[in-house]
Amino acid sequence: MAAPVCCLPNDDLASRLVQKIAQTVEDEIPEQFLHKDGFPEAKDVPELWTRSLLIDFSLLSSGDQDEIVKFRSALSNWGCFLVKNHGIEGSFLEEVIEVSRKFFSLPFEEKMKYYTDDIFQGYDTDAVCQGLDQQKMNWNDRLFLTMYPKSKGNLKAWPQNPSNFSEIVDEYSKELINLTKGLYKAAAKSLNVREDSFCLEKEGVILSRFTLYPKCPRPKNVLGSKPHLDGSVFTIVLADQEGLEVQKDGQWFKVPVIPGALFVNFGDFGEVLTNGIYKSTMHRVATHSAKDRLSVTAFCTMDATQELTPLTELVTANRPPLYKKFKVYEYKEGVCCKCGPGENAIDAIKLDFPIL
Ligand SMILES: O=C(O)CCC(=O)C(=O)O
Ligand SMILES: [Fe+2]
Repeated sequence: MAAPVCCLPNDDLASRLVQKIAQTVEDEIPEQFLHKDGFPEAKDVPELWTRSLLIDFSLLSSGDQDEIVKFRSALSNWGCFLVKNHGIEGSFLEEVIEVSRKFFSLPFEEKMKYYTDDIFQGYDTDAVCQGLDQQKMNWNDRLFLTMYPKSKGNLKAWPQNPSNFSEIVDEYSKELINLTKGLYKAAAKSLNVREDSFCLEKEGVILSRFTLYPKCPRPKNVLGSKPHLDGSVFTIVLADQEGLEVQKDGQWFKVPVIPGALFVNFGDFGEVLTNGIYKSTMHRVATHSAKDRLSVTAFCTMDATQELTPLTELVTANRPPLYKKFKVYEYKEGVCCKCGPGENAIDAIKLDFPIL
């Protein structure tokens, strides 16, 4: 099979946008989005998220031992949690959602000004890997921006419209930088490794993804986002309604939206750095039949040239390294071009897995 090609030319973008498709289809969803056999249902267990998986950031960052134990347990068993008392005002989170929604409600020609030929920068619908014919597509459109350091991204991808978009997102970036630094420190503390083992200043990058999941008449057969693992140390998600689901031991669970709280999941780079002690969470996004969903996701990741390998303190005679050394850009190539249905980029990094 020829190597799959990601990225289609801009001319094609208008016809691929899910927001556009959603406006024109009634019940007839295009074949490439349809999971004919549906997918396993997710359980709704709200008390799980208000007890063992709700982390109080102010307690965590002040070194509260019980909270550190809870944080460690959430990350080693689930690879995710909800975080409250993170210092970002609930009213400001609503402003972030509102300005992002305003962007997606602009005319298509306006949004298309922010298309770039880099699949991780600017406005687009999800990348399609041509050559992977059986691959189903995600029911969403999105805007990728580099929040930190802003200069590492494509500044032309930043919307001029709505006029206050950059101002609000810059403010949100500052808040996320603080939260990320705090979570990195807490992760180091919880594993008894050097405080700067996970560190934003050391080649750290925060990439953000603003995603609109248009309402969909076939929620039982269409996914906003197929099951996947993130290419991040961890990911911070702000969403305006439910839809996100995580998998544990083969069972899917709904993630509730608790006003003011943010969702955090560990990603593949975090799993590698912790030598598998903290898990990268498999997650997916369901669609709604009655309403669009909006999320703003921050991927706390590393510069493309950064080499990653398990932290030396977490490799012992009893716990040999589970992953090989790799550069972030090699992983990204794996995400785009080697992952067919049921394959994950991290599999190529695992030491007990044949290199693809
Ligand atoms: O929209 C969400 O809740 C999560 C999005 C997501 O998983 C991603 O962008 O990687
Ligand atoms: Fe994700």
